[in-house]
Amino acid sequence: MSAPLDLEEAQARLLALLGPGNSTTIPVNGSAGRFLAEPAIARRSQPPVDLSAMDGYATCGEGPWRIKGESRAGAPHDKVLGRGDAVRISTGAQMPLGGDAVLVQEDAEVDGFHLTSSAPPTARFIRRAGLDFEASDTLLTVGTRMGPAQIALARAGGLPEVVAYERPHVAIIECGDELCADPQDCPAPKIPAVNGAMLAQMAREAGGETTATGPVPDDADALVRAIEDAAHASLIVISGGASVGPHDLVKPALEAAGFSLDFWRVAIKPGKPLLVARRGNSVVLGLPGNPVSSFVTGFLFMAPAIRKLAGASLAFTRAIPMPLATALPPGGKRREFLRASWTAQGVTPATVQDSSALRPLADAQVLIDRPANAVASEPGAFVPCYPLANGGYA
Ligand SMILES: Nc1nc2c(c(=O)[nH]1)N[C@H]1C(S)=C(S)[C@@H](COP(=O)(O)OP(=O)(O)OC[C@H]3O[C@@H](n4cnc5c(N)ncnc54)[C@H](O)[C@@H]3O)O[C@H]1N2
Ligand code: MOO
Repeated sequence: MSAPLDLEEAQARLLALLGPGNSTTIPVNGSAGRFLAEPAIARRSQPPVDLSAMDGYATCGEGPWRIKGESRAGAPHDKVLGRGDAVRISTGAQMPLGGDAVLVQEDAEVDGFHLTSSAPPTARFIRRAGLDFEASDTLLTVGTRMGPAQIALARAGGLPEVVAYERPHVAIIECGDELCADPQDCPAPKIPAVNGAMLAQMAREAGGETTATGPVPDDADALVRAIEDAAHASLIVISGGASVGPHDLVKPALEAAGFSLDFWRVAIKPGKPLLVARRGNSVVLGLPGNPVSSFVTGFLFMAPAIRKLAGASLAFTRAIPMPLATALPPGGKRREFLRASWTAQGVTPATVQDSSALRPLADAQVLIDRPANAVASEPGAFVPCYPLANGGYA
């Protein structure tokens, strides 16, 4: 049996088998979660003209000033200001020609058409044309994931559509005789199937479209049929049956279906018995069945694979150094991903780190990346963490 691979080598070997698919033009408003296949180029400048950043008065020269009219957002003042002239102006309204500063309303003293000020007007409150971007600037590069801010930027750039990669199709298969499809019809010792639904949600969040099959019984023929039915997918993810037991049938089923094993086993905890196999363009990622092992390997392998298939320029999320709120004992032989909570005091690993335990996983806001053979760490020591959720409210 060959030694388990290091995490980075295993991740690189999986991603080397995958690349993005076709691209299409889609409405920018419906582009969230898609990755750009062409850069988004501005068709206009923003702002298109000099604007006021505050409510108050556009002024020319030093005061006192005579108020000559108004410039409202969308309805500019149409005359040129001379020295000693001012116009009432709103936030986002066009600066009148000749206006060289803005007096904020709070500092203005108005008596009929006569304007004086308790503090001088300033040009800092003028938003210059092109402050955000100029026409023909590249606003978003290839591989950018579209989200709320990117949608806003593309629209501001005058783009009703963007060119994005198609979502990859991810087929998820879960297997095990002990699993029930219906969690409310599941007499002991059976258990509700959870990994299919969990991985499908993770796959969609990473940018994929999913189909889910199972639970498939521990039967090699049934597993081969499920694999064949999924063969059109950009990625086939199988959860369970990846280990060494007599009913762990994923490897034999893949061999029977003509797949060749790229690698099996990675030196991480949880998640060791992970495998990757291929047949032509079909790629299978086999994840260990313990639910937390499936989640962690889904995070470390499946999600980056889907992001690469979906056209992301960055497939991997970056770890963030965060301080420990409590001490950590020395680590074990495998690099470990600890479920932990994140508060203002720092990160605290859950007491129960069993790879079947879903409660500490559901409570976790980060995964602590603990190197193999780590020495004990004191509170306050910084450890690399992968955020799973916002420690403030989610
Ligand atoms: N002799 C050895 N035994 C095991 C080893 C080993 O190296 N030598 N590795 C252990 C490790 S580590 C893991 S992880 C598990 C992974 O095993 P499998 O991928 O074969 O997973 P299963 O045996 O099918 O299931 C493990 C566990 O998880 C439950 N499970 C599976 N699928 C689901 C699902 N879709 N929803 C909910 N729960 C699921 C299953 O009932 C088992 O309890 O192997 C160790 N053994
Ligand atoms: O590697 Mo297993 O995933 O420890 O539980």
